[in-house]
Amino acid sequence: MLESTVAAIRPLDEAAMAAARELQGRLTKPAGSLGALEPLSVRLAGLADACPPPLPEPAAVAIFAGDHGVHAQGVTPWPQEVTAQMIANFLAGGAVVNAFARQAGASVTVVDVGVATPIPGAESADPAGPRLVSANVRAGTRDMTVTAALTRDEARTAVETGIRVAGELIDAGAGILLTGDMGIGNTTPSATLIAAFSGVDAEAATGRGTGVDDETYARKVAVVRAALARHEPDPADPLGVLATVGGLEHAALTGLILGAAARRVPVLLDGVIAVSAAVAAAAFAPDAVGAMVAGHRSAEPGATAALRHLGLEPLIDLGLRLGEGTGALLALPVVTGAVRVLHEVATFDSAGVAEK
Ligand SMILES: Cc1cc2ncn([C@H]3O[C@H](COP(=O)(O)O)[C@@H](O)[C@H]3O)c2cc1C
Ligand SMILES: O=C(O)c1cccnc1
Repeated sequence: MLESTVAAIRPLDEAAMAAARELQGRLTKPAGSLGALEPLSVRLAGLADACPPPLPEPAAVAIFAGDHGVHAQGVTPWPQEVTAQMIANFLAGGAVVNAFARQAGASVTVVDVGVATPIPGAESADPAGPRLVSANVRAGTRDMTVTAALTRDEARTAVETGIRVAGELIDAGAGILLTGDMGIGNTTPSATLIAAFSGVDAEAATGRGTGVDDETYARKVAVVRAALARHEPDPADPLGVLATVGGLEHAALTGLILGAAARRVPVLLDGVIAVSAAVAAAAFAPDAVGAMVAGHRSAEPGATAALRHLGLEPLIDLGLRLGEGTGALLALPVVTGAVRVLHEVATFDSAGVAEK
């Protein structure tokens, strides 16, 4: 499934992009006045092979959750159980991602790809609310400073889970997928993946996550450095990189992105966990970048390094460092607005407005 998905990913359609550029030039506004929305609309036309492209509706957030063996190295102040407890919170509708999803009119699907502790009250979730998909590959990764986080088979299973979830959401009608994550400790593998794929130094890729102190930050950088030194991940072997220094949610997010790209549906990226999966997806299929929209610039420095590596500019920059899909949800109206312009704005000709 991974190989056929990668093989299905094609470049953006030049004719649709040319049509969108030409249409942008005829709309009743000075050329270029919508800034970054104009090239975004052109790219989405290229992805849809159509001008105008469909409105990116309805929106579906997929939150992939997993735990991390590297938690044992003291890279985060939070107990591992918070991953499972926050899933219960997502299912009850009480997290920030739920508030933003309600505001944006997006559905929320939570996918357990590797949570290590029981999810409290998972069985009593509201059937009309956020959905839980149980696809647990193993109870958290192994500690990457000691051994490979995952076997290649486990990493593949998680990637293919992400591909499957993308397909199910698109089959159910989603016009855009949004990435979400939950996994205490997951900014550490995110930094390691970004360093491995982009070549930036461990320190440049590593941030303070949930707000670690100076001592924990220094330990975190050392952990990233140690994992890179132990495994020497080869960016030409993306499955190997995900297996040795990644996480189950990172692998599944990589699959979600590849699955969306193969179906030519845009995928709106959240923060540092999402963009670390995006660099992995680009290593599998460089043309997958055409389907990616960078929702926001996370405060994590690794996110900026990853976006530079991908050649993507984020839509908003609010200093967020939460994850869950929150930054992607806040950016969603910008994406919809970029496409809506191509559908609804009059041309100089049709509106009888004089050109310069
Ligand atoms: C209550 C709470 C809610 C969260 N929602 C997202 N994260 C975010 O923080 C975690 C990553 O940060 P680190 O690598 O420093 O542990 C992830 O679970 C991420 O989604 C949360 C973290 C906490 C504590
Ligand atoms: O950028 C993110 O998504 C992020 C940053 C810090 C902690 N959790 C998530």
